[in-house]
Amino acid sequence: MEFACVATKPVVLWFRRDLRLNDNPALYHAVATGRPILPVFIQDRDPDRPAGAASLWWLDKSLRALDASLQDRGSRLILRRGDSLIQLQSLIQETGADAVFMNRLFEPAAFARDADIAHELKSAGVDCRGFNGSLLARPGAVLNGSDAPYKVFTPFMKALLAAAEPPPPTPAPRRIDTPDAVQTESIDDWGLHPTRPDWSQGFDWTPGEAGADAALSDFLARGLKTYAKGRDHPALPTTSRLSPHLHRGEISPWRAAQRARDAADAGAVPAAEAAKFVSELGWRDFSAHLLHHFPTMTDRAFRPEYEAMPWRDDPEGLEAWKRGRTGYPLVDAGMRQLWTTGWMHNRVRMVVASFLVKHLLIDWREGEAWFWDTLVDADLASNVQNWQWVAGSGADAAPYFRIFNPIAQGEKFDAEGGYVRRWVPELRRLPDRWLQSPWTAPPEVLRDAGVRLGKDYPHPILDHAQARARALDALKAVTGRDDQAGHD
Ligand SMILES: Cc1cc2nc3c(=O)[nH]c(=O)nc-3n(C[C@H](O)[C@H](O)[C@H](O)COP(=O)(O)OP(=O)(O)OC[C@H]3O[C@@H](n4cnc5c(N)ncnc54)[C@H](O)[C@@H]3O)c2cc1C
Repeated sequence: MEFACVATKPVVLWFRRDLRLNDNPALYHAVATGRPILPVFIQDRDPDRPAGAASLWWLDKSLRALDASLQDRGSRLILRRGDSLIQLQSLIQETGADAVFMNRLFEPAAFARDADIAHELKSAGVDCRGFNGSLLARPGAVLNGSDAPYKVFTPFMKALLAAAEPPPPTPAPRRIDTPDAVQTESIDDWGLHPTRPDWSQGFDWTPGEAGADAALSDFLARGLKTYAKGRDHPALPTTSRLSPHLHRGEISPWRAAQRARDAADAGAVPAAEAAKFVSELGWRDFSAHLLHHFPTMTDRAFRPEYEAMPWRDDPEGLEAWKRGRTGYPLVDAGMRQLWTTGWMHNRVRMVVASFLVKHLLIDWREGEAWFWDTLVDADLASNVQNWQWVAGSGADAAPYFRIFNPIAQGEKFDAEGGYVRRWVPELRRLPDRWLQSPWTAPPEVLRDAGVRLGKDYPHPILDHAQARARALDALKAVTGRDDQAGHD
């Protein structure tokens, strides 16, 4: 075989959720060996949970972008499908490679699977190395005084910032030598892009490393200077929209953090704004660390008493929520933004999640599953952690009595109605005063705005005050607490 006479044995570079060439520790160390590189992506069943449809849409474009960047450097992406260990073993056998370098995954089942793979490969004499390329700090590196995981964000973040040193930036290699005769599948055969119907036509994203870099640059120039307050206003372009890029590893979180800090050091933005952004990146780490240490939180309440919640079976309510037809404009705007673009603003994610879990009393797992399938940034740790945060059952969760009032949230954070008018266009001519609660508008106002409630836009599917009282009763019963009057 042709590879038997390769003098220097190649190194397999196993790409997973690190689809970038800059600041990629596994790639950096592989290239530093001076040996040929075999960049491979294996489409295997995710052992924690198979990716949702919107996430696969992203993966399709991200892999194509990575392949193009590799080709620019004289290399290419080798694509394989099937069981990861078997695919790695056959690549090793085909090419004579004797090393596999990878950036690690920290979700519980993937972590365990990787340990098994490393064990098998090492027993066969393969040099198998794992690096952290996806988190600010690897799980286990940030523990409290009793060597236990933090369950509260603020001390976690303090400890992380004290413990974790930003790694030195490592630029993309100029050239990557890859042997020619290695078989690859064609991504066109993987069917990751939806057809019949193609629901992705409103997806306005540029997956890939260049897209991530452009999103970050745009954010540093426009959003970061007013981030701390602006990030709550869904009509403003104040957040980075980096989440799907971070999820697929098209940019390292340290690079995002460091560039924000550099902007502050250069006097371009206040230091407090950059610190707030780094702290949000910290929530991503916090979620990942929690899931790593508490694997059951994907489908069990982190606070066990919440397993007794009297969830309602309400298929119609769930459907109205998914389709953006609840009659609450901010909720509907968020759910339509999600369906149309594969993403939703964080403030609105909190409002729609609270509406499902508290107003409708529908199990958070139903909402989490819908987000999982429809978000381009769907991330097991972040999604589960945030859903449990809203539901009150999470580690450092919102207090149980916090029930977002979707009307007040809209009036506060979308006061000029730009967000609701964009995503619920049938209400666009309604004056601000009634925009967040159209059913309170006088008939002539509705008529002048061309809104026929129940025809053009639904009547509210529930009464806010009654739903809040019902949720509070359930939550008090479950938590055994009656110490708050029920704030919005
Ligand atoms: C119910 C619910 C579900 C969520 N599901 C996901 C998910 O599946 N994937 C996901 O990446 N985020 C999720 N989030 C967190 C957050 O909404 C998104 O990370 C954020 O909206 C992404 O937009 P951005 O990149 O513009 O954020 P920015 O405000 O620019 O923040 C920068 C980065 O910090 C991280 N971040 C910010 N807020 C959070 C947070 N609360 N938790 C974890 N990381 C955070 C993200 O990586 C984000 O890209 C969820 C939030 C809620 C309330």
